[in-house]
Formats: sequence, structure tokens, C-alpha cells
Amino acid sequence: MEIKLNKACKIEGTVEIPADKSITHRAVMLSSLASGGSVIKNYLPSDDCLRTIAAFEQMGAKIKTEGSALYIDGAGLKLQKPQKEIYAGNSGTTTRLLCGILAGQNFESVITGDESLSKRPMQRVIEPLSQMGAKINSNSGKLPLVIKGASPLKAIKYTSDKSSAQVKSAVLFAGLYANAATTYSEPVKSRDHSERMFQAYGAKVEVAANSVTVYPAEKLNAQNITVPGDISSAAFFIAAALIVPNSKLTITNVGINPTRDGILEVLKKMGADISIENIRDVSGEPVADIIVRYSKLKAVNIGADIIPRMVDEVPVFALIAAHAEGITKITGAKELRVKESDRISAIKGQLSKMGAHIEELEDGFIIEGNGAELSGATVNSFYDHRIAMTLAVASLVANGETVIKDCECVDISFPSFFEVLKKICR
Ligand SMILES: O=C(O)C1=C[C@@H](OP(=O)(O)O)[C@@H](O)[C@H](O)C1
Ligand SMILES: C=C(OP(=O)(O)O)C(=O)O
Repeated sequence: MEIKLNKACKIEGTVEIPADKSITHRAVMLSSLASGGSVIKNYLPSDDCLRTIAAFEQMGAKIKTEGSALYIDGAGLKLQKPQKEIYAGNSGTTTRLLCGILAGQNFESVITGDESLSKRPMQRVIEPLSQMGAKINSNSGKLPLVIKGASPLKAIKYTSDKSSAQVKSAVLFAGLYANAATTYSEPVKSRDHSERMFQAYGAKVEVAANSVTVYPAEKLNAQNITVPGDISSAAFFIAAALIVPNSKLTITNVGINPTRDGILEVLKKMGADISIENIRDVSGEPVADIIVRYSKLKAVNIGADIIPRMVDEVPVFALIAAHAEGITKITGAKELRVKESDRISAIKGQLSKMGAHIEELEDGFIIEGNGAELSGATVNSFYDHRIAMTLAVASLVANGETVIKDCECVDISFPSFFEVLKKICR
């Protein structure tokens, strides 16, 4: 699906951001592994989360949808062997977290995915889970994966060389099936939704600065969870309001978990007019309303210490940096090369086509913001939802028409993106 967009006069109004993708995945997984009936309110019905739901239905969880809620009758920690392979679609989170759960089962299972997912690295989960005793065969570290679980798994102390919530969560899930406490350490703390939610479902977890210890569990307790809005989805509208002159936008129900709020911290440093109001707790996650006004921004340098807190926002941040005064350097973002597309190369290529001054680094970008005016062009999303949405926001400040290819990929994380965008563009 090709989408054509034109320059916006301003961004105005109030939007409620759809539910968090990371939290929806985890809530479906933990509810499926729990004993009894859980309710997940305000879940995200995006393609990636639907893959997770389908996977657990295949393994014995009974999942019913009613409006924006999911009713899950858990299968317990020991799942049923799926009758056929599990298709994870485009979703890295489904695949990697599932590996941790399948490692602890008494059966062999197979995970496959789409073309993009089949190119993504899985050795990062194969390695710790193999140390724990699972037997995993792969296509040179890529999908399809054949996972033969072991019971119990062997507890390990694992130090990861990268900060990845997916690897961490895979090890934590496997730790529920281990013979003793399992500890995972990482260089910079990655998103901690798993740790928070494990505790809510009754698993024993100890959290230190950059490490987490999980204890074996006999059972998990069903829960009622409300999923907050996704800051990674909100980031596109924050960006739009910041760079389109005369804008003012209120974004309600945004998760502001401190392991996810790097984008807000960096934008404030750049001089962004962003206020965070009505901070509250929703099912153990901090949530707020965010008011954003068009702002004159100054360039900053960001690196490996903050990237894990804004990893999925880097593409749209690059666009914002192209509107700041001065030169922004982004480093420590090499992980972007192994997401749904090579996001460093995609952003450099497509924003350059629109007239931005961007240099590509192995692990980031150098972006010259001074007065670069964007022009409409025909650009490629590479079937990557974050690239499609970044280019849609870029079109709002570009002269002339922008044509974005293959926009159906927004369904991966934000199916209503273009409707919401239409509502706030004047
Ligand atoms: O755990 C999660 O829900 C996610 C972790 C991040 O990936 P990595 O763990 O590979 O950094 C992020 O990019 C992804 O969108 C969701
Ligand atoms: C990288 C992403 O997701 P996943 O790894 O789950 O495919 C994303 O949503 O930007």
C-alpha cells in the first residue's frame, strides 16, 4: 500500500496512543503460563502481538477477545506441544521471548518467520539457552529454529555483551524452569517490563542496577493487567508536533517507564517544549499525559549509554535532529542494523532523498540540521513500520508530495497510525 502525504500547516489536538507492544507481548505470555483466568485490558491488536496470541493458542492457552480486552485461561507453565510450527511473522519479541519459554518444555517445537525475521540474529538467545541445557538447531543462527526443551534447565549466571530486553527476557523466562536462581547482567539496563510483570504474576525476581535474578517457579498466578500506551508509538507524534511550526499536541496515556524514556530526556536537552502531566501508575508501570509544542531545537550528541532507553525511537529521532540547529552525532546504535530492516541505512538513504544532510556511521549517524528544508520524494519503507512512520512524519515538513511505499507495515505496531495522523494534521 502506497501512501501520499503533503506538508502540514500545523499539528493540533489530543490523541490517545495505542497500547504498548512490549507489554502486550509479555502480558499474553505470562497470562498463558499462569494458572487460572487473566484479563488484559487495552491490549495492542497489532500484527506482532497477534502472532504471540496465536502461538499460545497453539500451545493450550484459551484466549478470547472482547472489545479491547483479552480473556486468557492459562495453560500453566508446562504447555501443550504445538501441532505444527509456530509462525512468528515479523516479530523479534515473539521469537526471542518464546525461545526462553520453549527451552523449558518437554517437547520439540519449531519457530519460523517472514523474510525480515528470517534474516535477524538468533544466536544471542541460542547461546544462553543452550548453556541452560536446551538443544536448539538453527539455520546458521537464523530462523527456522528447532527447539528441544529440557527439564529442569540448568541455572546460569549470564553476562551479555549487549543491552537487549529480548535476550534478557528469554533468559528470565527460561529461569522459571531452572534448577536454581538464574542471573542475567547487561551493560546498560534495557526495558524492564518483564521484571515488573514477573513479580505481579508471583515469580520471585531480584533486581540490581544492571542485573536481574529470577528464581524457579512452580506456578504463576493469573492477573488483571491494563496495558498503557506505547511511548515508541507516541514518539512519531511527539516528533511531528516538535518540527511542524505552530503545533501543540496533547498525547494521553503514554507509558513513561524510566527504561523507555530516553527520547524525552534527549529532547528536553535539545530545548523541546514538552510537559509531562498527570503521572500515575497503571498495572505497575508509570503513565502520563504529554503536551508537546513546536520548538526550536539545538543539536546534541547521544551514545551507547542512552540508546537502550530509546532504541526504537532512533529513526524518528534522526528526523528530529535534521531540524535542530547544529550537528547531532548518534553513536552506539549498531543494533539498528539488525531490526526489521537495516534502520541506519534505511534512514540515511530515504531522508537524504528528501534533502536531509545525514552521514551514515557503522553505529549511528552524523546529522547536520542547519536549515535543511525537506522536499517530497518517493521513498521506501523497506516494509519496516518504524521507517514508514518516520517518513510519514518527514512528509509533514516536506515541500510537495511524498509517496511512501509499502505502508501496510504500520500494522506491525500501530494499525491506526494513518487515521490518527489525519486527525491531528491541519
Ligand atoms: O523486549 C522488547 O519488547 C523489545 C526490545 C527491543 O529489542 P532488543 O531486545 O533487540 O534491543 C526493541 O527494539 C523491540 O522493539 C522490543
Ligand atoms: C524492533 C522491533 O520489534 P521486534 O524486535 O519485536 O520485531 C520494533 O518494534 O521496532
